[in-house]
Amino acid sequence: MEFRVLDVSCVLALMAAIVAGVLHRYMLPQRRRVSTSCTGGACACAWSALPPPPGPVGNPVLGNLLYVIGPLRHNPHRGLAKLSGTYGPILSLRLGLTRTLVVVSSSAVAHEALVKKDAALAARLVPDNVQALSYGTTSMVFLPSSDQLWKRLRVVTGAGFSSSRGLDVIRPILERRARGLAEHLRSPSCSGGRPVNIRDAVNTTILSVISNVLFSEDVVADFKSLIVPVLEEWSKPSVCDAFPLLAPLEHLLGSRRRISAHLAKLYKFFDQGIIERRLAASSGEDHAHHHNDLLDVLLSKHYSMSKLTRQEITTFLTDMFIAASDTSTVTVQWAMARLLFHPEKMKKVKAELATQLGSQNFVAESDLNKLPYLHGVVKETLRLHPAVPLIPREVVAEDGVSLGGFHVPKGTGVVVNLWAIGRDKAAWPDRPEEFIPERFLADGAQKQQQQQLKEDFRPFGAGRRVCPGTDYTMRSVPLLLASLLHKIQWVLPDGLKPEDMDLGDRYGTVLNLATPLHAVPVIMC
Ligand code: HEM
Repeated sequence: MEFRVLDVSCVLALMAAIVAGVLHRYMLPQRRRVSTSCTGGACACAWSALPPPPGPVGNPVLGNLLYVIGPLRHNPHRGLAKLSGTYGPILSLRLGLTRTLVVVSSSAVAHEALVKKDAALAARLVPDNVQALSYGTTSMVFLPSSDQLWKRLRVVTGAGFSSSRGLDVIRPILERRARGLAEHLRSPSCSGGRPVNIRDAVNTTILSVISNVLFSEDVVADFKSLIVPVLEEWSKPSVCDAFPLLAPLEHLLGSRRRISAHLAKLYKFFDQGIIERRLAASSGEDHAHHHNDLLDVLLSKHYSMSKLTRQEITTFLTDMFIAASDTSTVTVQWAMARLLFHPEKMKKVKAELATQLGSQNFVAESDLNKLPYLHGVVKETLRLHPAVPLIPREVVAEDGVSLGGFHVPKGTGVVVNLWAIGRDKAAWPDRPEEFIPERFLADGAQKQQQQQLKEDFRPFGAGRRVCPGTDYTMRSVPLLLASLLHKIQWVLPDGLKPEDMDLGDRYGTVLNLATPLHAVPVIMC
């Protein structure tokens, strides 16, 4: 399947190159190529005279496209990090004739891009295939931050997932599901010596939490079957991103048509299932807040002056499920894999749980502040295995922006490589490739170092587009991990030794383990 898609992409890319090359040469000679930096005269800005970031020399028509759909296709976070070894912490790649991507791979330049010059990069690079069924124009993830709808949706998300009131509403839902997970794993059916697929067990729990926070229902199985085909299509590159001229052909024959069909089913599920049911139940009751969930808030906005349309609510629910579920699931899975790979760290985290929780059967959210080593494990996991390894942004500042001493013009896509930043030797001088949760444990004397750690630890991005689920994640992931570990001993299946585990990764909509983690739960008395 993968090969077939790659072949089609290559053929379309080559066709596009020929068509676009001819057009470029004979019909559009006056068109300015985005990759050329402004030379100074026309721009008032001081940095317009700076050079563009360096990068590999590309084909005159295809640019670096063959490289991008070739060596960079499978694990782009690793390929781009390697490329930065040659070209430095900021480099540029040209895709076809019109699209330039600038890649940032160091903590210092990422800080400049995401924090200091946040406003200049406050939009997303929007791939063609998320434009299907107006997803891109109603989604908080893809709207530019200047858009009013983006602002309103950020407020709703902040209230639900960051405010202390929102987190208080989530707490009992999360604790109940975390306890349910622990009970399931300790039940005779599960602890009978058979290996558990950690990802599946955790994902079901996380989807249940998120669907109850959003609309007080459990829709785990239905949602899983509807979302998988959408994510599969989204993770494939679209030739239109490099050659917009080919868009009509691709939309007719390519993945855009398939995405529209899958997305339509998902929308129907949310709109005609969840929303319609809620409206019918509350008709004649002045749409009162009965459920204390986010759908109540969204529907109150649907009826208020700052009207949210049904499509906008549907897209919001889709966004939340996608953004919240697989990211947290892979993080718990990576943490478990790391602990099984480093038995001495596993021993430490379990000792902390045993000391702090004693005979207490299940973990509560209020226990988390007694578990600093557990938090160190979660942070170290996110540093080495960020669930979203590449952040896509776009320069919106009229005069472009200077980054790392180079000029990056308006309209350029900027990809911040969080995976590379987590391994940046300048930011993490002490054995950056190694899993050392202790690096996050510091006493009061190391305050300054802690501040620096905060700036270098960026698995949730930064600036106005920072992940709005950060606070929730830093509660839910440690709680779920603690629930997996407390009173359960985990053993690798089939006599597998820790050193033989495969800790390779696979890039997709999130950064997954290449080999899904299986382990056997053994109950401790
Ligand atoms: C391990 C868990 C998670 C990780 C590692 C993660 C990481 C990220 C990253 C790196 C970004 C891009 C930030 C930027 O551009 O600076 C992002 C954006 C986003 N995340 Fe998360 N996330 C996680 C969980 C969640 C959860 C639980 C939610 C929902 C409650 C969520 C909702 C979002 C949304 C809506 C955006 C887009 C924000 C915007 O563009 O304005 N994420 N996330």
